[in-house]
Amino acid sequence: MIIAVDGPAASGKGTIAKALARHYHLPHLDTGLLYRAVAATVRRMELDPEKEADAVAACDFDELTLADPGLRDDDVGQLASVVSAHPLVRAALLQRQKRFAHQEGGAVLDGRDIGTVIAPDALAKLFVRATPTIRAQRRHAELKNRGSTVSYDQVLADIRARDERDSSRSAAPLVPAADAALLDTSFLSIEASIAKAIALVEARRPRG
Ligand SMILES: Nc1ncnc2c1ncn2[C@@H]1O[C@H](COP(=O)(O)OP(=O)(O)OP(=O)(O)O)[C@@H](O)[C@H]1O
Ligand SMILES: Nc1ccn([C@@H]2O[C@H](COP(=O)(O)O)[C@@H](O)[C@H]2O)c(=O)n1
Repeated sequence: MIIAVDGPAASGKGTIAKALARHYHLPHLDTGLLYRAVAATVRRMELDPEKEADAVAACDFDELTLADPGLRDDDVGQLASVVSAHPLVRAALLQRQKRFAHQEGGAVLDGRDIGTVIAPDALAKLFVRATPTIRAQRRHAELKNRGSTVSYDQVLADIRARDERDSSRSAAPLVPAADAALLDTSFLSIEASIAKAIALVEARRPRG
């Protein structure tokens, strides 16, 4: 069974995807981390994120980069949304994600284009949403816990900028797949969001 979980930054899709993976005993891939690794590599190599050829060169990143906790930083997320808009960057990361999704037994993937591009054949597709202010509150609290001094206003501005860039790009923009189930987590606890996500997946599973 393939489960696709898409949605904007800090909507809670990663939390839900991990919980679904645990519940159904499936492997999980956070595809945002791949774009974050490209972004971090662009920065480390002092390349220009706006230049497609520079960003493509960084797609051949060292696998150890994926384990770097610094990838979660807000500025890396912003840079990831710049490099991810290049069609050739998306093409460079496509097969790796498709292979993961279509491995024997299935998988759970979260990102922006899982239900539309990576696994349009997924059995269950969830599009996770929450208001920008609630997402900013959650992300701000998370960053503060990790010792960051970034302000709430900065986090909200970054989330709005990332939403705009991710939704308006021509290559694989952030849009719900036509057959995705919408899950708004704005006023749901983490536990309630996960319970709702499991119910939505169950509704897509063949009976018997
Ligand atoms: N329903 C919820 N209620 C309160 N906090 C939540 C909820 N869902 C997730 N969170 C918290 O919000 C933050 C963002 O969640 P998460 O990392 O799952 O979002 P995401 O959509 O995967 O983000 P990103 O796109 O940046 O990877 C985390 O600190 C998480 O613990
Ligand atoms: N399938 C995906 C996943 C991510 N992106 C881009 O990467 C940025 C960081 O992603 P997070 O999920 O870690 O927040 C995101 O803003 C997107 O620009 C993508 O394009 N496709």
